[in-house]
Amino acid sequence: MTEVVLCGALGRMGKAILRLSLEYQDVRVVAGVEHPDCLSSTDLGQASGIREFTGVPLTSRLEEVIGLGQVVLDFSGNPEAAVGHARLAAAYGKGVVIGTTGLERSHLEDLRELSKDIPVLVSPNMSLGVNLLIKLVELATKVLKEKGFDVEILEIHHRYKKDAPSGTALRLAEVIRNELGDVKLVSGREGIAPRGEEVGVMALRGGDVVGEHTVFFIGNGERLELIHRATSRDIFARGAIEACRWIASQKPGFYSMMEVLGL
Ligand SMILES: NC(=O)C1=CN([C@@H]2O[C@H](COP(=O)(O)OP(=O)(O)OC[C@H]3O[C@@H](n4cnc5c(N)ncnc54)[C@H](OP(=O)(O)O)[C@@H]3O)[C@@H](O)[C@H]2O)C=CC1
Ligand SMILES: O=C(O)C1=N[C@H](C(=O)O)C[C@H](O)C1
Repeated sequence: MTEVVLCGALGRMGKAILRLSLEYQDVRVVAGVEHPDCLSSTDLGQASGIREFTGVPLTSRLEEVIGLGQVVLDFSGNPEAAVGHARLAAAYGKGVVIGTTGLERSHLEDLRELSKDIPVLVSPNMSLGVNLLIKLVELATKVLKEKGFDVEILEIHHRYKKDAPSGTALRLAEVIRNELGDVKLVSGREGIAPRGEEVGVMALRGGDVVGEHTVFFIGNGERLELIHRATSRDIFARGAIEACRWIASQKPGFYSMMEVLGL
């Protein structure tokens, strides 16, 4: 049994993970951690409205419950908090899975340092489809760069998303730049803005869009578009639960969803 302490337990992703975890025989959420402003109760069942979690503790202090689990799963949506949770996990010798996006270079450096002592998995998108998209984009960029195709990324998310561009769009851009060399990332154009050696990454926000990513390869006389459309958060939640099960048996190291999915 993999026992998970879930940070951001009452958020959109947190609740999807709680609900779906009930389908797994070998993974269990044993405690929730939330921002103090969201703590209406110290009972996860009562606070989430999912009665199966009645009696499971909910707190704003990870240190009070970290001893209950083997893995800390973070969907707090707060990069500083996510790194803090990983630091505490390292102090207690627990594995960590981070789904929170908006991580900057310094956060990733801190997480890599911690991964010398504990297994750390960081992934901006835990769905099978997006991880396959990343592979396909890598291949398409390799082939089409020789033919002078331009590459652009468009992502669309719900009105409440805090970070832009999305973590997934930035990961796609990283894969493209690994192939193209150190070209600029451009996240908006206005006025006189001729295209240079660059990859455009554009973010649209509105309504309840779960998450869409399109990578355009634009040549002369033809255009290839690779699109992933998420229509349910369950795909991310299942990926996160499977990542927790996987990380529980890993040695210290820095991992991504690619290893979990065998891609
Ligand atoms: N890797 C993946 O596959 C996916 C990643 N994401 C990412 O996951 C993150 C969460 O998304 P989503 O669930 O939509 O966001 P939500 O805002 O709905 O949920 C985040 C929850 O965490 C709480 N929180 C904030 N700070 C802390 C803290 N220090 N400790 C514990 N809990 C805290 C928030 O409280 P409050 O509202 O009071 O701040 C909120 O309840 C985002 O970064 C998003 O981009 C989303 C989907 C898939
Ligand atoms: O905030 C979201 O909702 C999502 N965030 C992730 C990201 O930033 O890439 C993944 C997914 O697209 C949903």
